[in-house]
Amino acid sequence: SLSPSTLKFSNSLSYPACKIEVPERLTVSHEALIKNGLADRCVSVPVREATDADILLVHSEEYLEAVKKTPYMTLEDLKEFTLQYGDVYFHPNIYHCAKLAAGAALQLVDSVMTGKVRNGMALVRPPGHHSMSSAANGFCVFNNVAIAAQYAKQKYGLKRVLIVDWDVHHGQGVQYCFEDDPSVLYFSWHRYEHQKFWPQLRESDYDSVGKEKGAGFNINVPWNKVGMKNSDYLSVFCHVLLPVAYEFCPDLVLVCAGFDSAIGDPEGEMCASPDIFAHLTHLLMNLAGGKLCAVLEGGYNLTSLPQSVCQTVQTLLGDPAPRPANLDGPCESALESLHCVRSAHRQYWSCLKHAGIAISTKRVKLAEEEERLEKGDEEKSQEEQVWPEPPKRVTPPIRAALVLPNGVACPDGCESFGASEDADPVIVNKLRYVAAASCLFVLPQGCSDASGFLQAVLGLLLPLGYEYDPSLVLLVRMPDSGVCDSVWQQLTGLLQGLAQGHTLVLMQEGEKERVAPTASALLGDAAPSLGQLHSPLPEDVEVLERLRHRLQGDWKLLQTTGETGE
Ligand SMILES: CC(O)(O)NCCCCN
Ligand SMILES: [Zn+2]
Repeated sequence: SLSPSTLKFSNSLSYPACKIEVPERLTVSHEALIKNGLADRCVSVPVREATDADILLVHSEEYLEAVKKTPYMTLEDLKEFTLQYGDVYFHPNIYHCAKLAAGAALQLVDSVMTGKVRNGMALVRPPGHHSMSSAANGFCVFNNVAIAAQYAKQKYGLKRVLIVDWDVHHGQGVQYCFEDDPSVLYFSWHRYEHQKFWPQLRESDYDSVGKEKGAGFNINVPWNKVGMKNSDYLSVFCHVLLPVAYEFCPDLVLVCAGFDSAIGDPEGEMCASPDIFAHLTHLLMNLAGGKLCAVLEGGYNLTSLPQSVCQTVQTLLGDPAPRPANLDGPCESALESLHCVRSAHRQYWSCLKHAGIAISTKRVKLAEEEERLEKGDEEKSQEEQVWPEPPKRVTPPIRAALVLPNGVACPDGCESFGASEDADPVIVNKLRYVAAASCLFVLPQGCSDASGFLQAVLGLLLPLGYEYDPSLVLLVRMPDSGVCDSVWQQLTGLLQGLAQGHTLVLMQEGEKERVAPTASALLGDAAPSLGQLHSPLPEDVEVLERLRHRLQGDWKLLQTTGETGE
């Protein structure tokens, strides 16, 4: 894009320019990727302009024709043109930039769908998720991710695409585009404050679930307070997004990767630390066989934005996530939203069908009470936020070490150590040491089939594990566990988000055909998809819900509703 110095507008008229959606967003992010040694571990995908056909997958002809004229408009015409839309700034070069942003997203989709890369991120400006069929909005001109979803379905015949929008604003443009489309599941959380926050839309609330055939395929999680933290984000992933995403079983995951949901952002005013994006990314990487395309949306703090981008890219590269920072359980307001969303969607998703219904009046009083209390620290949150630099994440030289009995082949990519003494004493010692500092998770009984098992993993084991924050995950596989390979690999993959990926798997003799699938999960290969999941067995749900109610007093991340309980 043109920098101000080359912009020769007649200075008689001051042309309004956006203060926060600035070029530096991309330069500081790219520089951080280089500085952290991440850029040279990535392949850079060439950019292209989106064609008219690409853009018309989402936008109307009249809108495209109108935008096409902007490079030739006078300053006055540009101002006039801009006034018809909300919160968007047109510049003679923005049409070109908007085609590159959309084109970059499509190039990324091609690279992932053709297997050239496993996953990737498109660092683009202008963003896209607010733009609508015939309107620009919220700094967005073309809806990059919506175009990418339509493009992927059309070109690769995909049946189901998941769009995860972790930007702090509601991507209403994406919602409108796929509202009645069951092949695209749109999930968005966003600052809402009971419709007081921009874009102040009634349809951004949790009861907008989609329309007609698309009912259930639009999930809105409104944040009715600022200051949301890592716990709030993780509990929504564990108790809403992930169970539904696994049931939906997408062929491709697109992320509207806005980082204005991170601490320090002037728009979001949230308190989640940049390393939370390592966990959000990790938790999505076992869907769709690992095919994940993240496309930049918002993110306006030039310190937390690059940190969040690096956390995301480093996880896409397969590096272990950092230990989750101070998870103290979701706040009351987040629990309220969580409960409302799960109730609104219980009729559409079998993983939620047991979700409670009535919200007791007591809790509403509680919320008012909390409102009064929090008035104080809301003022505080206006002050300059400070947060620690995300911890350095080492890239392990050996990703997976296997101690195998003689005669069992070691899958390639792993380091193998015979049970005999010839193993490198340092490594074996390390393994022995690591096995000492362990915590043992034994899955609750009664998880006989994949959907019940996954319900246990996503709704119980993961939140518990995150809150417990172990230094090691010890996975013990019993020969008669009845757990099939793909579920085993999903479990092994997901749990590597804990303990900086320090995972020790113990298997019994005679399980040697389990070595290869286990090794591939430990090496970070995406687990095979489980297929669309049917309803979990009632007895499984019964066991799991009883367990949750017993444990949630001590383990806050297990809560799916406020004090009153479901
Ligand atoms: C991409 C985005 O969601 O960050 N745009 C935010 C626009 C805010 C206008 N007040
Ligand atoms: Zn945003």
